[in-house]
Amino acid sequence: MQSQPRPSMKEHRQPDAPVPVRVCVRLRPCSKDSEPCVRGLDSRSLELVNWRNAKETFKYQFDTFYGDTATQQDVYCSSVQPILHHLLQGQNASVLAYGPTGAGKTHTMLGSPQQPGVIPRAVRDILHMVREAGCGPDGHNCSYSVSMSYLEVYQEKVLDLLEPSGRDLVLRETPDRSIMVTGLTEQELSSFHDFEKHFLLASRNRTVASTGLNSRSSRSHAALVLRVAQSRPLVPARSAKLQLVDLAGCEDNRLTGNCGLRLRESSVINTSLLVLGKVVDALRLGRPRVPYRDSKLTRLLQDSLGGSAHSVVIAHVAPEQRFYFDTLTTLNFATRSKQVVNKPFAPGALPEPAAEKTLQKENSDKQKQSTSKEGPLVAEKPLGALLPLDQLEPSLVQRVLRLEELERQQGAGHRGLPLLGTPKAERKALLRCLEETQAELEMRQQQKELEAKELLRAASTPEPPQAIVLPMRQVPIPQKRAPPTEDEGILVLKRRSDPGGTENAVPSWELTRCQELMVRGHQKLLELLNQGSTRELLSLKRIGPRTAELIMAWREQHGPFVTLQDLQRMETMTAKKVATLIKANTLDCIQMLLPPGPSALSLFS
Ligand SMILES: Nc1ncnc2c1ncn2[C@@H]1O[C@H](COP(=O)(O)OP(=O)(O)OP(=O)(O)O)[C@@H](O)[C@H]1O
Repeated sequence: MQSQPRPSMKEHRQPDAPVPVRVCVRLRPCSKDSEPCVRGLDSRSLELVNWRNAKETFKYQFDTFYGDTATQQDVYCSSVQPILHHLLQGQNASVLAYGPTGAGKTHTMLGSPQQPGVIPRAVRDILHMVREAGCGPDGHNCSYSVSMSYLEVYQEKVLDLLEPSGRDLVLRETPDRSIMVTGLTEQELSSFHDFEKHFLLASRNRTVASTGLNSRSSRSHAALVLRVAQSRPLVPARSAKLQLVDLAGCEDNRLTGNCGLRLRESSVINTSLLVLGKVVDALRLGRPRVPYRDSKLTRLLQDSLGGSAHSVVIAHVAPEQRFYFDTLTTLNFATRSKQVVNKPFAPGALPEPAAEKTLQKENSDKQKQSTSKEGPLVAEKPLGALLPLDQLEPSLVQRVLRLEELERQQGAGHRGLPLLGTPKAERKALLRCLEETQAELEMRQQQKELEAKELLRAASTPEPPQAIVLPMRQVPIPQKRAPPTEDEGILVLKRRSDPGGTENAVPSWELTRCQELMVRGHQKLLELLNQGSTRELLSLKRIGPRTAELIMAWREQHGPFVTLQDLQRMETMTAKKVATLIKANTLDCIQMLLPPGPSALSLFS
């Protein structure tokens, strides 16, 4: 492995001062058969073509932008190496590789023997720093030790990769609010050779598989944890950890072609990344509740985002047009992450080890030389033909048009740059729309699965006739019994009145409409929307955490909704959405009004 220059990037901050998460973006080289839709502008900015207007681009700026010619060393030296010295001061640090599948996360984190990535470089540097610091000339008699753990979060289970047992390990918060994994194996490292030995074996245990977009796609989020423990006479021992996280990539399964287990893995991955986005939003908007506990991944990353670590997010983008939507989502996630602020602290300050200073200076000189030799990190490349809608993948066009429609309904459709060129409020609304579209797609998928299960169950277990209340669209309407004027109402199965019937006669049944029930169902729904707690709102269909929050805020500001249609007055609620919400919940609300069990029958018989 090449020797690593160490740039003088150490932040001049007060100890324990808040530190924003550092966000970098890395662009993977474009495959030969495709035109890029994104390009770098300088060492901090890039632009992405605007799907609505071929003459415009969206511009983004980050702490660093690495173009497709940037080397592994560039990425490591300017983004990761500068945070390592905090470990010797007892503070935590984290590096998160984020991005869609196939965009180069594993390449950055792990690399190859020819192009080693962040992980081997960081291990080598830490071992070196620790060795130098232990016998430094500063007079402090301080000894350090380094250990490693390696885990993956697969299908919402935290699994030990060093000693795999298949057991789901428990995540716990320590009194200093750090997250620890109980029962996770730790291996002491005294040399780089030790690391290679353990890591290579453990890497074989990580779940990877071939998908339509990556022949070695990570099916789990993997975290290498390096713990630096220090002990000095008469001072309590303390330790700090470096988390190096290779996140699994979000996947568009229309592109991956996943099915079966791969599809299930993918859905769990996408859900955990959705929660990650929500955590970032909650932190940057200063919300009182941050949903760390909604997924194992976010619980594990609690230190790294909004916690006590010095964190770096390296967002990865793939330049090909078929990844356009993923690129847009990734860049928006990266933009939001820039607003997250961490509060690193160490129990008591340690003087800075002299060795670390020496290393910094040494590497700063080397870096200057290397930068001047290698030139800028961004390659000048022409953008490919911009994206006329008819050349985009149909599902993408659909999503894009839907977004445009939502935007138009909010009165922002005439503006050129929906995300960056618009005022903050509109931008927020658009991001919300994007998110809700994604959430809605997920919900639709879940609903389909539930419906399929329910059909299967119904087919296999014939049930005695009971009172059945079904939403109108699910029941074929017998023409004779449903007069055309009564096109609103709930269909109920009702025992036919039989005045002369005997006790043993088989009862006959008929389907009739009941408008009164529908009205009562709507009233119940309105009551829940006006008086329900967040939990009750979330129990309604088509209401996710964001909508529940909006409803609560609306009630507080404007008072109760007078009719269900008033929901349309909320931002992001369209007439269609409201209609779907009402349709999805009416039946449940009616059922809430009925006495439980077979006694419900008496209402109709
Ligand atoms: N900067 C780069 N330079 C050269 N090759 C790259 C670069 N980034 C990625 N690649 C190549 O692209 C392919 C996909 O990269 P990689 O496996 O790292 O993606 P990933 O984001 O980790 O995907 P997944 O989420 O599916 O695991 C690999 O063959 C990798 O070597």
